[in-house]
Amino acid sequence: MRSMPLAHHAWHHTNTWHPIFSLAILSSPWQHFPVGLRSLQPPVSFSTPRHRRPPPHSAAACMACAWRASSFRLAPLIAPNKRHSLAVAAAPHKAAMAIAAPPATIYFATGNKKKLEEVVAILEAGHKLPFAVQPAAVELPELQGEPEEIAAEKCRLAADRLQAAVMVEDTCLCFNALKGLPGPYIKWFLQKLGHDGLNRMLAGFDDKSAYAQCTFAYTPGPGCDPVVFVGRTDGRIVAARGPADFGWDPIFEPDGFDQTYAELDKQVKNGISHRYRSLDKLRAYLLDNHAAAAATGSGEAAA
Ligand SMILES: O=P(O)(O)OP(=O)(O)OP(=O)(O)OC[C@H]1O[C@@H](n2cnc3c(O)ncnc32)[C@H](O)[C@@H]1O
Ligand SMILES: [Mg+2]
Repeated sequence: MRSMPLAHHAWHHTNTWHPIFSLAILSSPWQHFPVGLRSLQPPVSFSTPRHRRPPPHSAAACMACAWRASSFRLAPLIAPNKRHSLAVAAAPHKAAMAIAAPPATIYFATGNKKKLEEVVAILEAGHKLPFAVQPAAVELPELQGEPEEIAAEKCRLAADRLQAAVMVEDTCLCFNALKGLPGPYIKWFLQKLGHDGLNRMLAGFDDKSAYAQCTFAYTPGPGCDPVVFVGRTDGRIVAARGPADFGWDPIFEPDGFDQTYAELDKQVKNGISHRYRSLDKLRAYLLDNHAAAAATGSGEAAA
């Protein structure tokens, strides 16, 4: 399994903004698919992850990349093999060129059913989307590194497997007293220590504050650099309360509430959660690009 050592945090020092120029003028079929998640038939499952990266490509040759690059500035983070860059939550730079319509179907790749339930609920509660989101039960490797890079790499792997437009997310639980740890490694800490053990990690600290962070990554297709959106909800770590059917929900009490995530009504959690905040940014990004494509008359999205 390819993993990224913590030393690669240093990539962030290369994080300088620059515009990406692309020559491709895009056009792709577009249909107004029903909104919300539809069940995938049959579910796509990969128990043995492959770690092959797609071959290098140029933005000009990659229609989907050119669509994204045409409306967003990219912040490259140099990956270990120096072939890929990571586009981090982007500011529009208004390139004077046509913009392709976003894909009609985007797969949400995850092995976690509870995440999927929340993503469905969050998307269905929002404005109608001009594209379909379908779940794909893909088992993705647990990688090391910064959350943004982990999410981006998961996204590349999933897009490579599914050969489609893909979104993924990676979730962290970060203890401020421990300078953000366990962070992206919360899955293993939870599995080994349980709720009680996670509480005991903070026994020697007065500061019980923590934050939940969700990082969504989206790519329009295999070989295209993902864009990444981070959402965060502050709170504190408490003794477990409420149903224990989703991860660390029982020990996280969000600021402004006297109930844990697990005790909160699902709708309430989905209106304030780290997942909601991150997914809302991705939704806005996709809708902006759809509107931009329609405005420039590229693809059938403009029809
Ligand atoms: O296939 P993926 O999407 O990676 O699913 P995963 O379960 O492996 O998820 P992560 O790698 O993001 O690991 C995050 C851990 O935190 C848990 N988790 C994620 N979102 C949560 C939430 O909103 N509330 C409580 N626990 C959560 C989840 O069950 C994992 O143990
Ligand atoms: Mg995972």
